[in-house]
Amino acid sequence: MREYIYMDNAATTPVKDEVLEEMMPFFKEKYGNPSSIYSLGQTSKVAVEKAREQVAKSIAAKKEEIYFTAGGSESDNWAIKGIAYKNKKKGNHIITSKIEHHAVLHTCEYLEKDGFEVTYLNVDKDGIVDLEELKNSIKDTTILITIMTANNEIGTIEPIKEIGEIAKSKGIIFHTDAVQAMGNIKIDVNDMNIDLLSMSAHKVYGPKGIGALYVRKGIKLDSLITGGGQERNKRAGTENVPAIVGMGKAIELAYENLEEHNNKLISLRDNLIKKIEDSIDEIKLNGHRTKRLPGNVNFSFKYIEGESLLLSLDMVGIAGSSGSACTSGSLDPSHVLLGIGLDHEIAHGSLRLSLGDFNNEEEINYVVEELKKIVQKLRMMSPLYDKLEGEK
Ligand SMILES: Cc1ncc(COP(=O)(O)O)c(C=O)c1O
Ligand code: FES
Repeated sequence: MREYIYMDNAATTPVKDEVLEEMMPFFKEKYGNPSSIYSLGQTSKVAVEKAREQVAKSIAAKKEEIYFTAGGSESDNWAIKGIAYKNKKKGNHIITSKIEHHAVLHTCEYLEKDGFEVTYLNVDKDGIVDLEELKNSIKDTTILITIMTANNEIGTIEPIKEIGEIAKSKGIIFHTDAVQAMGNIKIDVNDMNIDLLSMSAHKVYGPKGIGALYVRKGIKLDSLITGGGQERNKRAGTENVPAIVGMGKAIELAYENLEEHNNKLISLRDNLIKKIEDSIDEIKLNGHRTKRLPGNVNFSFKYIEGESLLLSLDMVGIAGSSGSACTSGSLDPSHVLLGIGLDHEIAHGSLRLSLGDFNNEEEINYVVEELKKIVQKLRMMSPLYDKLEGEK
């Protein structure tokens, strides 16, 4: 039997061997608590600090500006709630976009119930935030702008440097959710005027349940998790040492090999897009054609249900996604696809194939062949497609 073809790297990635190797000693031999002063504890502390340095270096930050969390969702929650509550006396207005991950959107909705006001910016047909609308939305009460670096569903990369400049010129704090962008595009928090940045290890071949928040020196925010004095009194809880070590290594590896990784993925991605466009009609590429993550391919197939497409692909050994991982279980069409102006029907028939370091050209060819057959079969079963065929 053919090996399983995994094309859902935007949902999560496997842990790389080099990463796992670095993590292993910290489960059984080097198990000390980093807060303990004896040498076993200090060994763990040194490892955590090394990882902090690795993460900081990858985004041109200082080591003291990196705080470890339990993942991207926690980092987003902490950044947004932490800044909102710290600056409550200054203002209550937050600006975000309609296509953010739910970790950002649901956090903003939570704050709305607590007296904050949120503006959800529109995006254009490719998913790019409207900078004029951003400028016009800024008020005296605006305390935070939070816009993702790259979208998890359609892969569109936002004009982060320009947004950072706008925020800086108005003295507003700027947070970006870079969970999908980390390890895929170059990020420089100074050049891009980023004040806070969320990241997660499991999208870059690191372990799940570990992330970090970059907080620019001088930016104050309330703690989300209170308790002990870990992470310089900002994020309580005994550090997940093996995971932190894994995250440091995974991010270091990603940035060491960025060019090679990007060249390979962009070529695979563009080939996959071209082959799908050449072999299947009545489809639409979602997201910007070039300003997109190197591994992201997202298409809508008319007259088809995304869920049926996923199930059929699974039966021939291909893993993809019809939205972000968490939305896949729900019947609502993706807010991102609706945000770029797709109507409900087309939004439902969409498929994300996200490529990673372990995919190759042979897999692309197999996927295109199978997809072609599946789409044809599903359309034959679709009453809407039938009707249109009859009218031709
Ligand atoms: C853009 C974006 N933000 C946040 C998250 C949440 O990250 P985590 O799974 O580490 O909580 C994800 C993961 O799906 C994501 O794609
Ligand atoms: S909670 Fe992640 S997409 Fe909804």
